[in-house]
Amino acid sequence: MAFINKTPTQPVPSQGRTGVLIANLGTPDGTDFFSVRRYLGEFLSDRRVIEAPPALWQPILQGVVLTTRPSKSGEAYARIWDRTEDASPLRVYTRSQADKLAIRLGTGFPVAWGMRYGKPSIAEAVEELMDQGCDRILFLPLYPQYSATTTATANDQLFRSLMKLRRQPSVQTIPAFPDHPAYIAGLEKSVREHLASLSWKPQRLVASFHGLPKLCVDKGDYYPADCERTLAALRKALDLSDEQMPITYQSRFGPMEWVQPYTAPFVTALPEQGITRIAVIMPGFISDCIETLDEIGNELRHEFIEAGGEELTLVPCLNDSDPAIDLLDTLIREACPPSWNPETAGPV
Ligand SMILES: C=CC1=C(C)c2cc3[nH]c(cc4nc(cc5[nH]c(cc1n2)c(C)c5CCC(=O)O)C(CCC(=O)O)=C4C)c(C)c3C=C
Ligand SMILES: [Fe+2]
Ligand SMILES: [Fe+2]
Repeated sequence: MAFINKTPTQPVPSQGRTGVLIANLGTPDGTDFFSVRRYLGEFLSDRRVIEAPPALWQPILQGVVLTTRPSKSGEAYARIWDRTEDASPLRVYTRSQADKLAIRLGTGFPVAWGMRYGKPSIAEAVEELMDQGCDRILFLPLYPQYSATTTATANDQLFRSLMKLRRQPSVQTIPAFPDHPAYIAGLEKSVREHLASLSWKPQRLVASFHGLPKLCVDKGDYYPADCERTLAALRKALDLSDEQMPITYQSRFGPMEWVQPYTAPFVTALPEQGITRIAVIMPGFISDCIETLDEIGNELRHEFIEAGGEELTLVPCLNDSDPAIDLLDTLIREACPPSWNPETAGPV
């Protein structure tokens, strides 16, 4: 392998410099067939996401999935696209989180953002930080709950990008934060504010997390345990029972069994039990995205009304709100070794 011999465009200070890299999943560049196909092709070729042997999976992916799914997903992305920014909400919020975090952390910590799939890549974000003289990187995958399919593959991609560099920065990866007090405080505030803005009172606050194939859990992925930790802490903060705030899992993909209970059948069964007004919160996502805005906000709302429901409201994700930036700021400061922190490191 040829190594990348790039040197920073700005010299590294003698005491070193720490950069912050926040990373999210990634999203298509546009809603057209080929943009969505490119994105799904990269995402669904990741062996952390689909573990089936490539010899079996790639013919199915290339032959069926990537000829049919991009049109359907493209229509869904079109329904939620941010037309002012000409970008998907996930990109808009991740970029804004990085911009606001950079202001919050000050000039001592340069901030970059990267996506596991698509653009800007994690490798580009590493390069951006190194060009600002960073020789140390704090890496924060923006997933509240750990999963090998999200957190671990983001870390893999960071290390993959370092594999090619002759001049490697030191890195510190920041773990998932399922019941970190700053996360729970942000969620609690967003629920209280959202419910106060309604002219009606939801009978249930359904928590819907992104799903995961059950096989991953059987093999040791502890994502559902992390989801339970988030929910136990949030129920406690809001003083709600398991019945008032049930847990469900959405976004099932493919024919395999996923972690249960599934959100859609759970929610569409509520009206026949006399529950016709609900709020849905999605604490598995830091930022609103296709899964929250379209799958729940459009598709599930439609199915709930068809089943006899009257009201379904979404509690927004933290997105780029002040509590979101408080959370990221806290996670970074807690994970930063004292000698990496320009505010606490001794004089040179
Ligand atoms: C086997 C397939 C998938 C697994 C496993 C999976 C895990 C997983 N994903 C997220 C977070 C997000 N997923 C998003 C979109 C999305 N997810 C899958 C499939 C799997 N996810 C697909 C095919 C898609 C694309 C959309 C579609 O075609 O339906 C997103 C949103 C991206 C956006 O652009 O808005 C997020 C975020 C988690 C947290 C997770 C495991 C716990
Ligand atoms: Fe997903
Ligand atoms: Fe989905």
